[in-house]
Amino acid sequence: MAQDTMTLVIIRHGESEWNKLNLFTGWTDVDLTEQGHKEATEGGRALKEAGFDFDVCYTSLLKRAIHTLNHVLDEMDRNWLPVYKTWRLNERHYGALQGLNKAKAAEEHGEAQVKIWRRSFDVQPPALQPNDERDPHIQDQFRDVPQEDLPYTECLKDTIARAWPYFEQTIKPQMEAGKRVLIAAHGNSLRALVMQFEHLTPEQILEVNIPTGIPCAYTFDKDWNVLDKHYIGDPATIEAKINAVANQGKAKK
Ligand SMILES: O=C(O)[C@@H](CO)OP(=O)(O)O
Repeated sequence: MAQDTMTLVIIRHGESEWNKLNLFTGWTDVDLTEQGHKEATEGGRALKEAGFDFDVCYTSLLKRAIHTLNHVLDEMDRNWLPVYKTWRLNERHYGALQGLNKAKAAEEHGEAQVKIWRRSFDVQPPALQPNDERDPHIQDQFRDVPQEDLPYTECLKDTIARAWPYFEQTIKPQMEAGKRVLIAAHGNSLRALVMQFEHLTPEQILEVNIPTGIPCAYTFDKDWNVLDKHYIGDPATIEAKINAVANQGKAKK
């Protein structure tokens, strides 16, 4: 189908159990909270009300994103759409920080260090030791991924290095063929894509936080320039959610 513009919707999963506890999550496969299920359902409803429709969906191998996508498709009565799951859209791997409380980490290591771990472009968090129970190399969930591709930790640059080729090789051709694509993923795997879509610098991406459960629609021209980007939802709620994410790395006063 020849066309002048292409539309893509991205949605971060709703609140997860570990978002609620303010723990570094990464590849830990925690589910949505009740609030998270509700956010995802509302995200789907908002998309339907705004008249969106999709042809193909992509998500990660982590249940908080998969369940979010399921809620959206339920609300839109589009459960029959093809859904592709890939480890390449997984959350950024948070290494040995996975399971630690972000506010406690800020008390111990300082807010500046936690911000670097959370948002810097190229500083990796401390790595997992091989065979740690959190090591993806020994988890069934990732048994089809070549061992050498699996990380022990990742900075955003590393996440881009595995997510962007998937976008370019698999998702881009679908969009260029006229398919309307929905991606349900994670705060940092989506920041990886956003950095590429918007050609952001490492300084600019540092300040980007993605709210839970709010769909964001991009319109691109045929040369992949962004013509429009907007969140679908109430602006005050969206701003409050973005600030809440940014503040997770602050020490408790
Ligand atoms: O813990 C994580 O995996 C991510 C997303 O929840 O957190 P942050 O926003 O701190 O990068």
